[in-house]
Amino acid sequence: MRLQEDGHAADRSRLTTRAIAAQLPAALSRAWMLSRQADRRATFALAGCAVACAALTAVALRATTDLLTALLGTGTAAHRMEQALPALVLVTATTCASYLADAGARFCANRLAPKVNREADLAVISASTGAELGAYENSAFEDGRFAATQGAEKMPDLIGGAQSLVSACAQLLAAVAVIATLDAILLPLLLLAVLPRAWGAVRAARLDHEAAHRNLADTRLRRVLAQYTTDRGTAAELRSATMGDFLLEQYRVISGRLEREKITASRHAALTQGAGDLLAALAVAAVWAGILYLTLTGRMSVATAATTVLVVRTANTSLTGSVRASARLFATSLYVADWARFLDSAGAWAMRRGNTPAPATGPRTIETRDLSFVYPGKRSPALHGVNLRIERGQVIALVGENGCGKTTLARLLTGLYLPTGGTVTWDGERLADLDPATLWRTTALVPQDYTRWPLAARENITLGQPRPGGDEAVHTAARLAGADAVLETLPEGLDTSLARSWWGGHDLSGGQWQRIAIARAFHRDAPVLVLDEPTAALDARAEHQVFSRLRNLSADRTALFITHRLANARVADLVVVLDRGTVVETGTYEALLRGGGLFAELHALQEGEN
Ligand SMILES: Nc1ncnc2c1ncn2[C@@H]1O[C@H](COP(=O)(O)OP(=O)(O)OP(=O)(O)O)[C@@H](O)[C@H]1O
Repeated sequence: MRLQEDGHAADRSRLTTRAIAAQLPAALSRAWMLSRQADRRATFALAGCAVACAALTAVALRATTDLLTALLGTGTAAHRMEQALPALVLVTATTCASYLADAGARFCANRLAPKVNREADLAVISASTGAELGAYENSAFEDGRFAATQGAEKMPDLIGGAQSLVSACAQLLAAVAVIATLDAILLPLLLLAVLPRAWGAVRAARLDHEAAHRNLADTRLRRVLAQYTTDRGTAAELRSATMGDFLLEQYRVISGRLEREKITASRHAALTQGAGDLLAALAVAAVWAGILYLTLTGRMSVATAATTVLVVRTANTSLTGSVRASARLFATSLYVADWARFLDSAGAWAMRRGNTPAPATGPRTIETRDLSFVYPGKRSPALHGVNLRIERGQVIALVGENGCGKTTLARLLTGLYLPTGGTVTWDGERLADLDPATLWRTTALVPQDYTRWPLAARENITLGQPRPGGDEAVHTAARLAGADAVLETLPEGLDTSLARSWWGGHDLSGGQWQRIAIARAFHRDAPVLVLDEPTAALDARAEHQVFSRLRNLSADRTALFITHRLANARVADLVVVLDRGTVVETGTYEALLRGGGLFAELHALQEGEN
């Protein structure tokens, strides 16, 4: 299987290095703000230590050249020692102080790294949870989120990189200042020696990052495949279906593809970097030739030449250090830019709805007008031309064949998706205008694929939102859902952990889990109740119990359920039959049976009447 590559990869490969570099300050300043947010004191201490270390190193370098000049100067040995002594003391003091400042900077960076990582991760998580549900149907959003998570992981490197860069740049400035005082002609030569290396390193970092982007979809797929292959939930199916070899082969195929891409990218990067380094070596040779020329032509004394050789070596080392640190920072900040880009693009997906509070007691009427919905990336609508009116106190059954749009409609009626055409209103207010938090507080939803939270039984029912009645309310909800019998079997009652893959975790059967999921909805005690195939895994007695309780509970609420067992629709006041994305029949159970339409046909098939 081959997935489409990240939609941004092509866009990015068209960007020039300059254009990318222009984006970096924004990414870096965002990272700086994040560091301050994570730990203000450590951030300022780190900046202070880095600057102090750099300044001290620069002073030490300057003092070293003074020391050399004094030692290689004229006069007796004692005189030269005397001349050199102040510089020697300064070199010793500043070197010791710079080591201390460096240790302080490293300590602050280590302290900051996990916190910055945490803040960067939280930014991605909150951008994701604040996005419209529809964003998850968009692969650009999903790939962007994956890239952003990688960027968040690199964030601590950015801090270390920035620290190295500050230190290398200060050394460089000092070396440049010293060289300028010795002979200004060496300066452009020295810069020439480093520019090709800088070009090579930056270009190599870009090639590497481009390859990572091209392979984002495959990297994600490989991770998911590994998870599916080793997950407890898939373990039984994997064995009984003897899928292990097939999945391992898939893993190998994807890994092979990724490795080939990586090797190609590394080869290109190594060649580019090698070319840069070669040009740099030639330019360094030109510098040495320059010194030789100046000495031979008598423009530079031998003593100055010796000092120059030492300073040029130092300058070259610090220049190379600056270039390497910049290239590393550049490479890291490309990933951090992915992180920043996701946060920006997630803004487009962020929920931007009105702030009118939804009625706390639930809507008196839910109405749809010419409602349609198209999933992102799809051409044909999942729903179209749906006109419905649901009154409080009614129980509604949504029925129809697979893929006809029942789940999509339930999500639109509760504002989880916003329509792409037409409207859904609660008491005349468009759901897009209602405050989503208040809207969902009045809704209890049991989705088709409910989550088996790795939490205690109590939290699996309260979902972390206990009611004033405390455990009593939990037991009442469990009784209504038929989950009281499940709770009785748990060794530590409500305290029993249902995190089945952890020590002490307790497992439940599919039907038992479903009862817990229904208990959640009853515990929420919300005025709008939506159950998507709530009894698919329940035995006949439990199913009967759930539907009769649903009927009793619905007096002052709106209850909507989706079912494939059409006999269950008998409890509903209104049965809505969907076919290929639109409503084809509505009416009571008996009226629809008499009508002889799709409902009657499906019912007859199910009851074995044909
Ligand atoms: N996330 C999605 N992205 C794209 N298309 C989707 C998505 N979810 C559903 N669809 C499509 O929308 C249509 C309606 O799907 P929906 O899940 O609402 O049907 P359903 O009636 O609930 O089906 P079932 O009875 O099988 O649960 C189907 O054609 C389906 O393929």
